[in-house]
Amino acid sequence: MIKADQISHSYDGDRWIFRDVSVELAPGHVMAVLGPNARGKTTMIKCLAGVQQASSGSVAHSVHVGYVPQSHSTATSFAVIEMVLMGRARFIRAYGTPQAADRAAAMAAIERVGIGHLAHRDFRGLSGGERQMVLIARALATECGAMVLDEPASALDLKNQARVLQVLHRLADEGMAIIMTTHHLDHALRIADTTMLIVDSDDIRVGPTTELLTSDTLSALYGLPIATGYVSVRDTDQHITVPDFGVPGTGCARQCLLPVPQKAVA
Ligand SMILES: Nc1ncnc2c1ncn2[C@@H]1O[C@H](COP(=O)(O)OP(=O)(O)OP(=O)(O)O)[C@@H](O)[C@H]1O
Repeated sequence: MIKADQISHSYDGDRWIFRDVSVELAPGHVMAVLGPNARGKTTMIKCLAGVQQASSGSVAHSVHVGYVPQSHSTATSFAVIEMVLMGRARFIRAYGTPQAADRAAAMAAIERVGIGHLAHRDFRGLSGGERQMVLIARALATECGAMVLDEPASALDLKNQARVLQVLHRLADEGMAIIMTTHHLDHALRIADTTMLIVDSDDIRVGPTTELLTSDTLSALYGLPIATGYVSVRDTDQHITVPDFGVPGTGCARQCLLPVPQKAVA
């Protein structure tokens, strides 16, 4: 659905953000793009989404790709339905107005992410989690077959992180290819079968998430000890990462900061 062939990018012709990256994403697959701040995650996904042209190499799409930017604020007052209708722009001719079919498609996208009750609310009055759902609905209204999202669950509380991950998981189940950047290693472990790790411009690693996110790799990449292991949540083994922030913690946390056993299932 998305195929990048030997893409490289530099903003100033001098310093490479990444070089010679080839990657392919099939229907129903989710790829997380990880790396420390300013390593080029946003640049990478913009190039993969076709929002930005890479300096060299090529990106091909076999479906329309919806792009969901990192955060969105609007000074003007827009109802949710109007925000989502913006996703229909590619179906509306210049100087045209949305038709009944566009409104129906926008409403269907809104329902698909479970925010039908918000359709006529002012976007500016929504919570962070609700806004994120609106932006995903706007991308869906473009009738995309693949979606690229920049930190879709940043600045959200745990419940809203879960909502976003569940919606993305469901879309992938329905056959959508998804690429998302995140700083949450555990989100990658929950949802992404593939991960792209941006170590530096000449070291971009792509592989199965559980194989790539090892303690050694993550500790070296982020520059602090990070243990990986399993815990049991609701009788399911969940692969987790635990960074050692270098502070003693409180109470029993001192012991919990020891490396997580390889398999600590209750
Ligand atoms: N339009 C631009 N012009 C020049 N430099 C840019 C531009 N956009 C990004 N950069 C630079 O490219 C590098 C990578 O930025 P990018 O936003 O892709 O990183 P990131 O990994 O997404 O960062 P973060 O995790 O902080 O969001 C940074 O050094 C940034 O300053």
